[in-house]
Amino acid sequence: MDLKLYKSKIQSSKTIRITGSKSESNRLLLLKSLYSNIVLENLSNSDDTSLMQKAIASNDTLVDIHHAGTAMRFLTAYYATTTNQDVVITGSKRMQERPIAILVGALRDLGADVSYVNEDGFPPLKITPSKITKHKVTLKANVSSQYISALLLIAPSLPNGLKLILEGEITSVPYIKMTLSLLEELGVKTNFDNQIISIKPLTKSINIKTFTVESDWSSASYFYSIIALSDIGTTVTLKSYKSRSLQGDAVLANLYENFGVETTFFEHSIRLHKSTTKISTPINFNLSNAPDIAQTIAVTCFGLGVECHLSGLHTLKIKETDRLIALQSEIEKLGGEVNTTENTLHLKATKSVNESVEIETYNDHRMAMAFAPLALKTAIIIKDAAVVSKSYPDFWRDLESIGIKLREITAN
Ligand SMILES: O=C(O)C1=C[C@@H](OP(=O)(O)O)[C@@H](O)[C@H](O)C1
Ligand SMILES: C=C(OP(=O)(O)O)C(=O)O
Repeated sequence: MDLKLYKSKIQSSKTIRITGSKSESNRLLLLKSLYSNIVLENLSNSDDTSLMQKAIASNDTLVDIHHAGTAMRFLTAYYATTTNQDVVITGSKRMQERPIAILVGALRDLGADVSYVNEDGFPPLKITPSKITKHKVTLKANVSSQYISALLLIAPSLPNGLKLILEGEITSVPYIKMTLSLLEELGVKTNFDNQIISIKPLTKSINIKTFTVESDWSSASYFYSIIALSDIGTTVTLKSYKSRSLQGDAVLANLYENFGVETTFFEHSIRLHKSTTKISTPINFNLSNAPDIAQTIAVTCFGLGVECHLSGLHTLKIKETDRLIALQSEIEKLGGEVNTTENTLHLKATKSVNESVEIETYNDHRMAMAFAPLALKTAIIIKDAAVVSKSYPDFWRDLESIGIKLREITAN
């Protein structure tokens, strides 16, 4: 399904309830399976969370997690400690190109039996029942924090807990801290000091505990972009958010001040308000702690016609697609000028946006959602728009509800 978005204006003062964070949801689903006394509220309705839920509930020996990176990494560690039969875990064609050797190496070092079904270093993986006997392992921390979170999630269920020695610059740190905070809330003793994380085993069973998942901040980013591209005075309210978030992407509230978007926190919601058109350029952000909002920010800058330099983007090359290449080719179709390296993106200031350009989304939900706000500037076509269901199935409905006009285009 392709969607044409027409040039639109936002109807001010609308409220949107965004689904729960997929990162929090997928961690909590794994923990709930290990410690049953957990009650979950406001779980994400994303494909990635449904896939996680389905995998954990089933006894199947072949598990397909499609495009869900967190499910791939977290379930690999989970099966390595819990399965009593051989399990093969696989994913989409792209998932089979996303590296997993660092996690597999760490699990093997700890005593797990994990092997590659096809190509070394990549899914699918076969996990054979075994006992994890060791409690100390060294792994590289500069490729994906998901490997670290995967190990941390199983750590309290290991007889002696776990000590992780992290090598290299640690990437996507807030996601590691999110995992540690959720463990702490369960009563697990954790310590993260410099390059070492220690987790004590959780011996006693836990008392019943309710977790209310905060709504997804990465999903909120598209509304930040919409307000940034809107007229002064435009507002939108998003639920259910809190000022003390576990999600690193909550940094949006600070970053978008640079684009004239003011955030007001209420008890369970945030109000975004376009307060000024003054922007101090060029924009220069290091996003190694918030990689999932890089596409949103690049497109906001393009729509505003401001120069930007984004760094810390090395993980973008191994996500749902190579996001640096995808951003460059789609922004250039729209008339922008982009230069990329292995970990940076530089966008020149551009005055206008080409009309009715077809945006390829490359099986990447964030490509579709990041480019949609350009409908405030000009008509735009989003190819394979259903791709958004990976993290935010209701995205198009919510966009329409605030005044973006859109129509499905059928192939000739
Ligand atoms: O742990 C998580 O929930 C995530 C960690 C990040 O991945 P990397 O650590 O691979 O950057 C992020 O991009 C992903 O969307 C979700
Ligand atoms: C990178 C992402 O997800 P994952 O790595 O979990 O597939 C994302 O949601 O932007």
